[in-house]
Amino acid sequence: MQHMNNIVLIGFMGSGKSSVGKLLAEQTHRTYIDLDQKIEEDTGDTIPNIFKNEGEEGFRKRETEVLRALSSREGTVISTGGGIVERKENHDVLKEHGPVIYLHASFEEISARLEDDESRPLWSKPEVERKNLLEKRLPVYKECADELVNTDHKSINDVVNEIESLIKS
Ligand SMILES: Nc1ncnc2c1ncn2[C@@H]1O[C@H](COP(=O)(O)OP(=O)(O)OP(=O)(O)O)[C@@H](O)[C@H]1O
Ligand SMILES: O=C(O)C1=C[C@@H](O)[C@@H](O)[C@H](O)C1
Ligand SMILES: [Mg+2]
Repeated sequence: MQHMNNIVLIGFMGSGKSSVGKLLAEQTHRTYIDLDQKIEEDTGDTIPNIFKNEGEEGFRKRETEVLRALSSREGTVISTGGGIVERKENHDVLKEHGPVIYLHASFEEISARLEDDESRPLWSKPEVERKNLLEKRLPVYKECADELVNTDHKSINDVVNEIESLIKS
């Protein structure tokens, strides 16, 4: 059964899942959970180091475990990592946690937001690989989502308000 008082945010790196999630949780009196943050807390290490030491596969395994472990949580906003849709087995788990909102952003907008970012191993790849990754994931985000919110040219506050309207309707 879907937990309707959770809200799950998915989307590419830099789409705003963490920034929007934090504010949305505050404004709607929910508990904020960030899967990337949870993985870093559990391992006591940074995401770039986890990628270095365990490879992307090791990180994905941890990500799935952390996602599954949330199954009893209620009244939360769950901000996922950008690659949560990479494993098909996560798709049903996402939907079980609550309504899934896909935060969309264009490659240009993401590039502006993540200029000089070094905390995301997959964003450090050459531009063509980053573009291909976004193109590859786009249909998968859409497939996994109940709602899509385009965040281009919108402030974090605008996006939060749009999600609030969607969950009320
Ligand atoms: N709507 C927005 N307008 C302007 N800047 C934004 C917006 N959303 C996010 N940002 C900025 O983009 C950067 C990345 O945002 P954030 O960390 O929330 O992305 P994310 O989706 O959680 O990424 P990841 O998948 O890597 O966790 C931050 O500096 C944030 O302030
Ligand atoms: O898009 C991705 O694959 C990632 C996004 C981040 O949130 C982190 O989960 C990590 O850097 C991988
Ligand atoms: Mg984040």
